Amino acid sequence: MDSHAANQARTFLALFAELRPLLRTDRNLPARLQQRLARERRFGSRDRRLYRELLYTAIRHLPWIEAALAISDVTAIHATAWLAADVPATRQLKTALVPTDWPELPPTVAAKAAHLGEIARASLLPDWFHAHCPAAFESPNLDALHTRSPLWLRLQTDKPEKVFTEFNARGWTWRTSDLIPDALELLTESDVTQTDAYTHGLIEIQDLGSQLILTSAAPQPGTRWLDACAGAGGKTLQLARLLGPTGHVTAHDIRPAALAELQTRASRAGLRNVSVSPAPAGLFDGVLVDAPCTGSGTWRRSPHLKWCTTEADIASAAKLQRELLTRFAPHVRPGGHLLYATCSLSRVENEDIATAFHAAHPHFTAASPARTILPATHNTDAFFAATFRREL
Ligand SMILES: C[S@@+](CC[C@H](N)C(=O)[O-])C[C@H]1O[C@@H](n2cnc3c(N)ncnc32)[C@H](O)[C@@H]1O
Repeated sequence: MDSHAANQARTFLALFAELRPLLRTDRNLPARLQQRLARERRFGSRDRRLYRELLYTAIRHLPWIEAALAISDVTAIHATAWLAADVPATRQLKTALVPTDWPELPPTVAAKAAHLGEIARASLLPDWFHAHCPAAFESPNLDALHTRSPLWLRLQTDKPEKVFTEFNARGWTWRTSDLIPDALELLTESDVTQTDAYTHGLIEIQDLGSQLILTSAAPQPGTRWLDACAGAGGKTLQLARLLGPTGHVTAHDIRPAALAELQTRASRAGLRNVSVSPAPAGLFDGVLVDAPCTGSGTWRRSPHLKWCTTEADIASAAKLQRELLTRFAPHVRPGGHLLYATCSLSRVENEDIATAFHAAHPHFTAASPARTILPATHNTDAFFAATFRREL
């Protein structure tokens, strides 16, 4: 092992040991990890990317890496380096640390487990979650949940050539989606927030799955929508583009700081058809309830949530989801649409909520079959959407 790679392996093990007590308890781990890496003055941006990648790999495969550590540090390093995605930040370290007689990293969890043998016996998802989403435990969804997330952007301009020209000039590779013309996947690892395109509001970071949710309800140009759980506005901005200058989005959330960020993003994008409201009133053509949820659909991007989430969390999220639908459904005008969405894989937060809502509100009927986007369907985060129409 070369001495540089040996140092990097030691640093990774020290960081992992430091974070290990928090991995099953701290839902804010990504922010903590980022602060921890930022604090380390000797790290350049490449080092930070490397350790972030290694730590996320270890968290994603936590029971395997813990079993490897119980054997030896070297076993844990070999397994982590092998399981890490082959990206510029990890390439050198993988070459230096993965034993030369190990195979290329296979795409399936089953093949990875077969190679790693006794350290890879445990499930990479919490066993109790099986009843919530059996499909997540099977290939190809299990495989998709255990790879690195792609980076999807949403083009927020009628002149996307400006964005393409900047990305090409930077030597970045990208592709647009066959499903949504405005969705662009950036294939080069890079910080898009430093681009002119981002600064001028021509792009936003938004997973393709999230972008597909709104298309389920096909919001019509010129209509008025309420985004009842708008957060910092990921979907609000997309909705505002879909509704066009003659339409309008009223954004609401219980977090004023998120709404302030939403306003900044809306003005960066030059969107004038968005307003925020602490207490929305009246009737709308459409109401989006993008509900707070346990986020199991984002487990590939935020793997610590696999270990922090409990069945009790799912039950309390479901209670809030039922309350929010009951509270915001009266804002749908007769003939209008209610779109319920989560980024959860759990049927308790998805189908069960939609079924209970319909049973309690018979004047709302399913406008289209509920849509589940599993991680392997389009290689995205997972989402659920159910669209109801209020009877006239
Ligand atoms: C899934 S996030 C929304 C994400 C956002 N729509 C987007 O696309 O970026 C759920 C949001 O619901 C908000 N929320 C939680 N309880 C709420 C309540 N009682 N009323 C309104 N919003 C609430 C949270 O603050 C959070 O921003």
